Amino acid sequence: MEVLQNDRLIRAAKGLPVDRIPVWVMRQAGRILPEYREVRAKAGSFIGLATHPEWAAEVTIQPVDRFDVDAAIIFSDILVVPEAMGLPYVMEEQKGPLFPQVIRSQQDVDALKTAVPEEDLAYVLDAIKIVKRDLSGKIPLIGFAGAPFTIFCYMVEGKGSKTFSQAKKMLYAEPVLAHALLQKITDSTIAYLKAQVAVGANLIQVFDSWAGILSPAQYSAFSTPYLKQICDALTEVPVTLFAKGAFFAREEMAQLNCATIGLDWNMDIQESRRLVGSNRTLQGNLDPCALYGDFKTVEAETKKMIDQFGTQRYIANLGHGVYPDIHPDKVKCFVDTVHNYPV
Ligand SMILES: Cc1c2[nH]c(c1CCC(=O)O)Cc1[nH]c(c(CCC(=O)O)c1C)Cc1[nH]c(c(CCC(=O)O)c1C)Cc1[nH]c(c(C)c1CCC(=O)O)C2
Repeated sequence: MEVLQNDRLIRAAKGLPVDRIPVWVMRQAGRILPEYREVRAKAGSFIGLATHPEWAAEVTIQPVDRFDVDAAIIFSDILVVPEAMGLPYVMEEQKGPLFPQVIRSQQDVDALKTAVPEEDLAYVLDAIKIVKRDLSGKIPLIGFAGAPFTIFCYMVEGKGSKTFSQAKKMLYAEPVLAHALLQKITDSTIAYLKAQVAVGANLIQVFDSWAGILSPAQYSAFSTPYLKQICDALTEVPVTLFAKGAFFAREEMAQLNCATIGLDWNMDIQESRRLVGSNRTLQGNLDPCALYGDFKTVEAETKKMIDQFGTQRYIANLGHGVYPDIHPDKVKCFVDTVHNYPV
């Protein structure tokens, strides 16, 4: 068993007492950091960076050095899984991801393979190995993947969307096909997450970024069963489920084998605690826009948030990824305020 010098994140996830609140920031590695933009320029493109293990490892560790966060998160993207299944993506400057081909029929699903992470995603696993070596047990490393429903959204829609109406159309028009695709994504995701754990990921976060476009009944039918398979398969490390916008599913998610439930800033903290119960850790949930405020505001908003969460069974974070134009010193102020909160 690996011994971590700072294991507060893992302790909080497991419900063990902590002497300081653990904190990390979704999208902490990325465009907010000038040192990231330098490596990104060298790599030429996001995909060039993400597929180059030495560089991916370097940008993973940058926010650890700068912010003193309690965890690193491996620098990659949720869309590497569809690519490993045979559906490649491109990242368009200023616009985001695009899949030149999309999934619309049973033949399309049949043509996909179940990802073999040791082959198809070796570059991520290699980056994890380098990060683990360089962190040398200082803090834990978070591995991640997209939730099957969120990956399904991109594979069917082909690009980002406000409504994902093409993807949702399949849920109504061809539910059997939708389930076939969701199962194939789930099988690939479980293999991928297990491979991340095998090379040293200490905790896994599953991002269901588009959960909020579903009705509660659709969420129970098309997302929860696949999240359940993932939680049941990952027995070695704590799992965090972050389902953006799925306020209606908090109680249902707390029934799964996860350690932590991530909240976005629309979710009331005390109501969430009531719905989730005392046996799960909560993570979140400062509005990313709060970091546009001045330092006093960031500090005040962060303290107000912790006043409601309490200091135990809690991992501080934003309610979604940090916006690229936030000044890094504001992120540092957020992290320091969490660390200075009396426990
Ligand atoms: C939906 C989603 C994606 N990717 C991800 C999600 C789930 C989290 C969420 O809800 O935000 C997850 C993700 N993507 C990235 C990380 C890195 C690790 C970290 O959090 O620090 C993580 C955890 C890097 C990235 N992923 C992307 C970038 C920017 C690309 C660049 O540097 O040019 C980074 C650093 C690109 C990306 N990737 C994706 C989109 C929609 C975009 C374009 C929009 C954007 O630029 O933020 C898909």
